[in-house]
Amino acid sequence: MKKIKILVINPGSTSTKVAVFENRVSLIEKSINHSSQELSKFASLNEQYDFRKMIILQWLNESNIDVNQLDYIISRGGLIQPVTSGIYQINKKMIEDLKSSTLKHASNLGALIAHDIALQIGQKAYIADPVVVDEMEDIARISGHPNYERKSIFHALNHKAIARRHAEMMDTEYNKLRLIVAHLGGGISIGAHKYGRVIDVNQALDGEGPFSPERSGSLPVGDIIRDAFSNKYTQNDMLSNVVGNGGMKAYLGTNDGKEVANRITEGDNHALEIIKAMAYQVSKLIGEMATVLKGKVDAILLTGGMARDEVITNEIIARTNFIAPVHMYPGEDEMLALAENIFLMHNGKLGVKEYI
Ligand SMILES: Nc1ncnc2c1ncn2[C@@H]1O[C@H](COP(=O)(O)OP(=O)(O)O)[C@@H](O)[C@H]1O
Ligand SMILES: CCCC(=O)OP(=O)(O)O
Repeated sequence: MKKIKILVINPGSTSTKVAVFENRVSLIEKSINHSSQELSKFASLNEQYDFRKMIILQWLNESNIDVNQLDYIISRGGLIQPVTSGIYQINKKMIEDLKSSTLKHASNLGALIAHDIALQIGQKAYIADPVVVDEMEDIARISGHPNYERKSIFHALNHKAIARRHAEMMDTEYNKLRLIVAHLGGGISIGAHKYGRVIDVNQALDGEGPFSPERSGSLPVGDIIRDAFSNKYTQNDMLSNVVGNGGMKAYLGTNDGKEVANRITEGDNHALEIIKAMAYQVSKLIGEMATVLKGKVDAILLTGGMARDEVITNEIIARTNFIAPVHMYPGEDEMLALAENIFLMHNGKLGVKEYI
């Protein structure tokens, strides 16, 4: 049977990851990091569109991959309406929703770029397990005021991929496990997975949770409201303190975890204090999710780029391993998970869902 060639696109807040797969095998991959300084040149997310598309096309060109030989294009999906887990063909409605989304995240650009390249070569484009996969229980949606519902916005693709990988390692199935998955990337999300469903998770974009390399996470809400009406700040100033220029970036001037790790090795005590505070906040939310699972937790899984950093992971392990064994899955399985979605669909083992 002819092998299929798949272009996989994954724009994140601190990187653009690209890969070309032949069936389930990665032929070539690249992760292009974006410093906060580089991204600050763009006044809005939409302005990053040409830049992110160009680096993908340039990389394909440098890698001698002819776009016309691609059979499928798939991207990590962005902030569309809440959906169930699965693979979706990119359609007109999805494009419209992405273009008009009030919430902004780099993953919104992925589907737009994938759609564009697919149109150019006469193929179809897809997304799978976008950041709005919603499996929350009703009780978890209640925030504290009826005007504000808690929302499921998180690294759904990697949460599910790592949880499935862990189940395979343990010689069992994802839908038989009770897991807490903590993705430590540009954003940080911590979810309670109960028998294959993420029944609670922090809104990891601009909602709540631990601070991250570029996000503030939960902030004292009264102080925020007073600042917002003080005439000292624009709406964009306030929003950028929450996403883009919050968290580690605000405290240490960088969104780059590797740079901070080097500073700590060189004896920077302030950097150490901030990183320990981030690990402390992650641990607290893991504790919260343990109560969501009523204390019956099979394992805690740490994943994402920052899970490569032992200062962070050791701190989290020390604070949470009384709950359940902590397993490390540094980096992400997103590229493979996306390619696998296409492979299974191509072979008729996975149905495509329609976005409506
Ligand atoms: N070895 C490492 N040590 C510390 N931080 C790291 C390491 N590798 C990656 N990171 C950090 O992880 C974060 C990015 O994680 P990632 O999961 O790739 O997120 P995103 O998809 O948001 O770009 C960045 O802050 C990056 O600097
Ligand atoms: C919007 C939730 C997903 C997220 O934060 O992804 P990154 O860490 O890649 O920015």
